[in-house]
Amino acid sequence: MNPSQLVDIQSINREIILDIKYATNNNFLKQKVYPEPRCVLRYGTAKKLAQIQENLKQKKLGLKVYDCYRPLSVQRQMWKVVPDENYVANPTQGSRHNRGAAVDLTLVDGNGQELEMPSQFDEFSGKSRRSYNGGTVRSRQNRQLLEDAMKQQGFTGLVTEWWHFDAAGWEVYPVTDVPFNKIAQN
Ligand SMILES: C[C@@H](N)C(=O)N[C@H](C)C(=O)O
Ligand SMILES: [Zn+2]
Repeated sequence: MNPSQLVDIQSINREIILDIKYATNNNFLKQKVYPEPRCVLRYGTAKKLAQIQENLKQKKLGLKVYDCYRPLSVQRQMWKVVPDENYVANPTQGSRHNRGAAVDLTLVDGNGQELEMPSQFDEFSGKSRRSYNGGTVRSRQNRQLLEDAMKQQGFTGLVTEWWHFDAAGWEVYPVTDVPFNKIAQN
């Protein structure tokens, strides 16, 4: 398959847990901005994520994704609510999520329970910084574990958000505004 094809992660790996916050009202926009809870990524990015899930399984851990591909029109909605490039990419340049090459995620244990992290997802505060030295030792260890697992497959984290990772080569994929219902599920 062409690495730039947009694919549903469930067609690649069914064990990655989905908790797509923007398909619910429980997010910083306080409204559902995705029609359905799907994790769509470029095929090249999806394959790397599936490999990370496989690697983590050996440690009785796994991935839970909060967000993957995000249409540019949703990025514009986000920017209206939080016009702060520390936390939301400016839609004039587009987010790496708009390219299908970024993912927001956390770690889960063997029962699918989230591991403790230094902040909540989309908590736009200093606690979300990758360098935040507060919180419990365990939460910082878990954050490091996630970063190490992602780095092994070439993902790079954002300094302001422990949950956000960009795939290597994200810049080759175009900023995209295709709605989810135009992307095949399998
Ligand atoms: C909104 C947040 N989850 C996020 O993904 N922020 C980065 C900076 C983005 O918009 O690309
Ligand atoms: Zn993100």
